[in-house]
Amino acid sequence: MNVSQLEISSSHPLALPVGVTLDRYIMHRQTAFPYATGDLSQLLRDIALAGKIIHREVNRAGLIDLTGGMGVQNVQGESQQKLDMIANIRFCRALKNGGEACAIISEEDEDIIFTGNNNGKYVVAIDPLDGSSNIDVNVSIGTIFSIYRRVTPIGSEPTMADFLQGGRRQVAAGYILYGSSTIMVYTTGHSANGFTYDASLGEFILSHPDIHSPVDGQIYSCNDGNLDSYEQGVRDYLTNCRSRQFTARYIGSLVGDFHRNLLKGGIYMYPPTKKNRDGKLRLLYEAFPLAFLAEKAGCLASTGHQAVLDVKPTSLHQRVPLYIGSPIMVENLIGMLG
Ligand SMILES: O=P(O)(O)OC[C@H]1O[C@](O)(COP(=O)(O)O)[C@@H](O)[C@@H]1O
Ligand SMILES: [Mg+2]
Ligand SMILES: [Mg+2]
Repeated sequence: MNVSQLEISSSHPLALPVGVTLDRYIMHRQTAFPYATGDLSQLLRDIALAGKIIHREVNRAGLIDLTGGMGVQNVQGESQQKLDMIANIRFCRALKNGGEACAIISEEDEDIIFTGNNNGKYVVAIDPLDGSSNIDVNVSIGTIFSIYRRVTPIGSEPTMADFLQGGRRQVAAGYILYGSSTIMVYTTGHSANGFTYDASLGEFILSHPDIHSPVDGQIYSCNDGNLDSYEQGVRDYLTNCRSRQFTARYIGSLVGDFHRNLLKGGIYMYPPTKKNRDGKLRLLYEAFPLAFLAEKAGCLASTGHQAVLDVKPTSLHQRVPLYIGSPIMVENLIGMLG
């Protein structure tokens, strides 16, 4: 019996729609902006393409010797993992070949990476592989990206000014989480949407439309091991969480902890420590993009004293304390920091 003889109704499992692909969603959104030229759409596709390749590498990291360090340190003084480097190469190549990005800054490179696309209208700040300490142990890791429209003239060589515009000048930001499934969550300044990767189709499919995070939560994510070097207000807040039997969840991958708390309600905290007076996380390719996304999903992102998005950027790899998540939890913490 061949397929044509089957009475296939649209509800037949074989005929069910696969859902809205990222490509279709981007195209559809683009038509909402009459002045849109498709350049940002193409840039988002380039990032998604590199994400698919890293998905493949992450899933077979143990099989193709992608685990372990390179024996070299990055500008942060951290030992670079093989997958940090692979992800950095893949994203930079995708952005260079895509033609829309004129320059990139990456956690793995000290200086601006010039793509040679001086006619490109955008610059990208990227954390190619977030949660590097989890690469070898099969715990969720991610990629974080932030996009600005350049301020230097098109055709000219991009400069630092293109990257130091300020968090509220981002035109798009998001992350790709390589976990039990791979999901890309991003915003272009309106809503926050999540697309789950279906490797059998090679497509990101809309799975989390218009994410709105719970205003309150009972999950806190913070490295308790640094407790003694946190300021009193942070220690008081953690004591308060424990006394209210909140759930401690900290995997050591910012993207993984942020994503869980975004969906379930919760707070991620990386306060200043004795070792890192400004905290550990980097403003341009960790705090700004997640803060931009978080605000679109109804969350708050604070340094403890101001909104992260209002921090004035002064250097490419500057660090910032980060408290991000459900607004009621972040406000309670800020209240205790005094
Ligand atoms: O080990 P610590 O000090 O708790 O730091 C963990 C944090 O550092 C990070 O790994 C920093 O990011 P990278 O892995 O991209 O360097 C975050 O993902 C994570 O939340
Ligand atoms: Mg990181
Ligand atoms: Mg990283």
